Amino acid sequence: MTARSAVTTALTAARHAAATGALPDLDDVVTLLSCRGDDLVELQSVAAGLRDEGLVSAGRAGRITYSRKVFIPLTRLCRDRCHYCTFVTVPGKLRREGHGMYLELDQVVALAQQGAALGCKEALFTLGDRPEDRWPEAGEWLAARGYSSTLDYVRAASVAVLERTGLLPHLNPGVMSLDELTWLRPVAPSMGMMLETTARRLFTDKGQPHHGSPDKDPLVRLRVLRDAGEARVPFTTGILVGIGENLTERAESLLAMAEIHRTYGHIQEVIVQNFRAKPDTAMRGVPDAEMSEFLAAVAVARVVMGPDVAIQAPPNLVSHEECAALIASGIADWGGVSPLTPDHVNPERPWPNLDTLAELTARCGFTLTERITAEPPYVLDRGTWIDDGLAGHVEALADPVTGLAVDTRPVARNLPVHGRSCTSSTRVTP
Ligand SMILES: O=c1nc2n(C[C@H](O)[C@H](O)[C@H](O)CO)c3cc(O)ccc3cc-2c(=O)[nH]1
Ligand SMILES: C[C@H]1O[C@@H](n2cnc3c(N)ncnc32)[C@H](O)[C@@H]1O
Ligand code: MET
Ligand code: SF4
Repeated sequence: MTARSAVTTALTAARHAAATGALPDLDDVVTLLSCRGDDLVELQSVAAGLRDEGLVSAGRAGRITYSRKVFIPLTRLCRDRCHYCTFVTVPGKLRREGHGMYLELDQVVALAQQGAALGCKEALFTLGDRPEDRWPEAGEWLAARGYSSTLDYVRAASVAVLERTGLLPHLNPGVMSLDELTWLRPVAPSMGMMLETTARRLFTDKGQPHHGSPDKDPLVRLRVLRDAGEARVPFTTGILVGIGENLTERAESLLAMAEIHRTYGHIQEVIVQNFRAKPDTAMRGVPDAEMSEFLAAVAVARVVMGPDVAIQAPPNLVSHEECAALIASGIADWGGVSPLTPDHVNPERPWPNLDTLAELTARCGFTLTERITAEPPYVLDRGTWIDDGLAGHVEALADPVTGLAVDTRPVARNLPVHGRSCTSSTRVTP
């Protein structure tokens, strides 16, 4: 049981953070993460107030956003083996099911075209990390088509989607180097990678969920967050709540993202995602994060990140009632929602229908509003944040005043020649 005085001090620190932008210290953040009952209600009201203030100053008071997207699981092979993941698979299984090691370019374009017809504006590329390092079949598949690496193929697939459909790629391929981020920037207005957690023991210790997953070393992932800032890429990151991290580690993770964002200003969204146990995984017996603990994490993310960063929680991982509680805890965004494709990371959790989502958002006093893959501030300051070669694609889908999505269907559009291919100076062969 947290001492009353500690809670009072921490809530004062939260209000102080909300009023001045000062980061609360680690102890206070830990205490805030443990708030329950009336204390949690008070914390939520600080967080929601901060969100509302941010929306007012951004000129979109009362709007909660989402991105209408198609999910493109370019490959489900991966060199990592996270204990909570059902997305990952192996070559033999793909073969038995009649699937290739990767989606073919034509399959990618077909998905994006179907999405475009439904008004989707984002093509979310989520895939396993560098499968060619572990699976010869992956390297052979790429080589047979002239690609040197998975990221090389990601780039080609992004170009195909941009040029043949007009959808905007959001790249979520796992760990990337500074060179790779720089090389991919001309083909995607935004990218992302969950920090997951800064708890290194979950990576170093046998039996822990990130053991055997080199791309989940927090030191590597923190480096990626900084490199994305150096490369001026609007970047989505976040934490996975309930994978075995303790409250101190959760607090450290939130403070680490806030500190990096203070240096570079590139963190467009912080996803607070609740771990969901899946039947076929090593973590099948681990209980899902408890709701009040999850809500406290959402509210603290808001307090720590401040009024301007979109705090995002997916609407398909909780019930409709719990969605209302997420709004009360300070979220500003539901993330990507698809009228076409499932959430391949959480395939057992269907998306709410967009009308239902609009209705439950409205019941909380907010208007569900479509955005594009890059968050409005980055769209509006695109000279700084988005490659010039993407200006035509972005301007076709975003409102010049608000930076939000316009009500239209994407149309195919060529990239300038320099963006399509890669010059020898920017080409990297990982
Ligand atoms: O459907 C999903 N979308 C996920 N997204 C997509 C996200 O909802 C949107 O693509 C972004 O908000 C951009 O619009 C992620 C994006 C990232 O950059 C990093 C992690 C995720 C995680 C998920 C996920 O688990 N499921
Ligand atoms: C794409 C992102 O999805 C998240 N992710 C992966 N597996 C699960 C799960 N079982 N429950 C919730 N989120 C998960 C990770 O945070 C990953 O980075
Ligand atoms: C399906 S997981 C999402 C992308 C990447 N493999 C990561 O874990 O960061
Ligand atoms: S979560 Fe990402 S890195 Fe981990 S096994 Fe799944 S696909 Fe690979």
